[in-house]
Amino acid sequence: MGLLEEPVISISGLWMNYSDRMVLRGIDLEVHRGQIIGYIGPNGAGKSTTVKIMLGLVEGYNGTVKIFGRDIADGDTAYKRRIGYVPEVAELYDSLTAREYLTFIGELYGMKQKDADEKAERLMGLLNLERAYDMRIASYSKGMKQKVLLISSMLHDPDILFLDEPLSGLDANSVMIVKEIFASLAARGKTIFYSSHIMDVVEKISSRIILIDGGDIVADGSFSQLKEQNREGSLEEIFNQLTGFDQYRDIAGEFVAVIAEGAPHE
Ligand SMILES: Nc1ncnc2c1ncn2[C@@H]1O[C@H](COP(=O)(O)OP(=O)(O)OP(=O)(O)O)[C@@H](O)[C@H]1O
Repeated sequence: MGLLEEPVISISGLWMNYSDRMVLRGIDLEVHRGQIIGYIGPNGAGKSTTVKIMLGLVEGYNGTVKIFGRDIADGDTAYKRRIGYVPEVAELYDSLTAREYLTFIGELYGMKQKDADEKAERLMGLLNLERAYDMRIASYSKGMKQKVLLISSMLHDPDILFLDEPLSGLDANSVMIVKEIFASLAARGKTIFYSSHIMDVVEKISSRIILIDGGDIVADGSFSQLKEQNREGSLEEIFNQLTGFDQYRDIAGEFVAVIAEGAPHE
């Protein structure tokens, strides 16, 4: 879909280092409307760093990042109104109720208070949280908080959604709803760019999977393309193969041996 259109995200020659540690080594990437991108890689590979650069939260990078065709370094932050973000660890304002929090977020995105409130209440109801709307977020379970975050990222109908572990803490029913929401949003031309370590989810919901390792992209394609190229069965196996990891049994064996060493009951 829309490959002839200008990409909504265009990254070229992106390098980033923190003091002496080089995290990204020349990432080149174009993302189009309607794509659901699973951005995966080992812990510390630089996934959050890439996303935070696109959100304008991390500076000091080399290379060019364009969102909706404009270089984000040109100082115009208007693009931020057209994106939504679910961070991995969120600063939710625990002392607020969901009504107060979501209405506040809606207003930050330029919505009228009444519109944000009505929309948020309906979305909360659809995720089975109608009775929690006026409760303090501090009393919410992990999954309930995650739903509030998801709603806060979509309330203003953004064109690009960035999410870090979007299904974290959700029960199986909610996972099915959110997967379907992503598919419907993508069908409406929205772009979803998310990171996750849950490979069977990534395998199922992404139209395109991008694997980074060692600061660079080592695989990029649909799940069936990656499977063809790597002759491996599951995305988990492809991930392990492409990141050169085959020692899980040895490591687990040693780990358990260390636990058993000098245990108090021996
Ligand atoms: N603010 C920072 N200052 C210094 N180093 C940082 C900072 N943020 C990230 N890093 C380092 O950059 C590297 C990439 O981190 P990043 O959070 O982007 O990885 P990730 O791929 O999102 O990892 P995970 O899968 O564990 O969430 C790590 O080595 C991390 O220690």
